[in-house]
Amino acid sequence: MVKARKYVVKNTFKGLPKREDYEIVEYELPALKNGEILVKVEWVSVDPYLRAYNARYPTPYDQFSYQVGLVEDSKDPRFPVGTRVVSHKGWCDYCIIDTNDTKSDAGKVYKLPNLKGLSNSLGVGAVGMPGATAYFGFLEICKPKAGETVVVTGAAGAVGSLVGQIAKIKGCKVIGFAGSDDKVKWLEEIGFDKAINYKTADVAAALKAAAPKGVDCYFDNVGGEISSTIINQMNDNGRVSVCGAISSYNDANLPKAPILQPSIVFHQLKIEGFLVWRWLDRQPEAFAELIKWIHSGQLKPREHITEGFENIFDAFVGMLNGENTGKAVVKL
Ligand SMILES: NC(=O)C1=CN([C@@H]2O[C@H](COP(=O)(O)OP(=O)(O)OC[C@H]3O[C@@H](n4cnc5c(N)ncnc54)[C@H](OP(=O)(O)O)[C@@H]3O)[C@@H](O)[C@H]2O)C=CC1
Ligand SMILES: CCCCCC(=O)/C=C/[C@@H]1[C@@H](C/C=C\CCCC(=O)O)[C@@H](O)C[C@H]1O
Repeated sequence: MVKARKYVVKNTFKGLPKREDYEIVEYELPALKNGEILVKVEWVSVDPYLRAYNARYPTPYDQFSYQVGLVEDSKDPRFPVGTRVVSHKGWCDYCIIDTNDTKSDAGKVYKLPNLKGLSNSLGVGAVGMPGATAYFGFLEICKPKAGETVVVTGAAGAVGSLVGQIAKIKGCKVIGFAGSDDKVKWLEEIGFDKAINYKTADVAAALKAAAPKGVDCYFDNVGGEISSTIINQMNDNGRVSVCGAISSYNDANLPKAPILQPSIVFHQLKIEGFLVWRWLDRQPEAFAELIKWIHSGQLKPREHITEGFENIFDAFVGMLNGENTGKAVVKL
């Protein structure tokens, strides 16, 4: 018998999640049935959607999330012992996965792509869901052209830092907004043409100075007032990819932001939201391209690593508070 631990969400969050909203439950895993695998979890992801989706689920529920793990026992010949897998089984140290389970909207368990020597943690980051989000959410919706000006918010995070670097690969001018001077410094080191600390800058004036000819593409990770300010500086036929709205995930009531309709109409903007699941069947294409770019040095994924099962909650809240530069992951 294998003893396992998992985080159970006990309460619907109010504001920033609190430790007492979670309980760590220890239990014994049952024997494997046909079509199941036993996985020792090695990397767990903490992501903004864990906060954004909380109100949709009746409590208690097991904290879902992406994870990378090693198959230690198997009753499915497609996943032999020693295989590394990516699943949405969440914050736990051991789990049993039904390999045919299609209940989760987040997709079925799959084999970790061949990362050709890169860290397996990238399976929940640059070569996982956030990587696919940056790749498809930017390229398919913004359809950037070389020479265009691209703005990214949440620019030093998992998705945003990849979007900015992909935009540079495509020959664009890239401006990123992030929440600290250290993040700004890093973004300029990895090739952003300009990075701006949105907590200390006059956002409208700083953007006007950085993009005097206006903005062609905006990848929106944060929503709220800063997004309205950016959209109000867009050029004719500009494209906005709405990825998320982390500035409001802890708010019970949505904050007000300046009106956008005049810019949308006069500049004939296209504004489109997406969920990365739209391109689930094309994930291998994104992963192959992202791995190639990382190996060639054109894409530099950064990770903010927390160690220890007991520290997953702190890593989650830390990410919501902006402590991460790059992808926030936990090593078990
Ligand atoms: N549509 C989709 O399919 C997907 C959407 N997403 C969305 O993408 C966005 C980025 O996710 P991800 O890259 O994983 O997370 P990040 O790695 O970017 O981490 C979250 C970051 O958000 C920033 N942040 C926190 N509060 C605020 C605020 N009030 N205003 C502005 N920024 C804030 C912090 O950076 P800082 O220091 O700069 O404030 C923090 O580091 C989220 O909105 C997420 O929900 C992610 C995956 C899929
Ligand atoms: C305004 C809120 C926007 C949230 C955007 C966001 O971050 C979306 C992320 C999803 C995420 C959803 C994952 C799981 C939901 C639970 C499914 C289940 O098993 O019941 C990710 O998997 C894909 C992104 O589109």
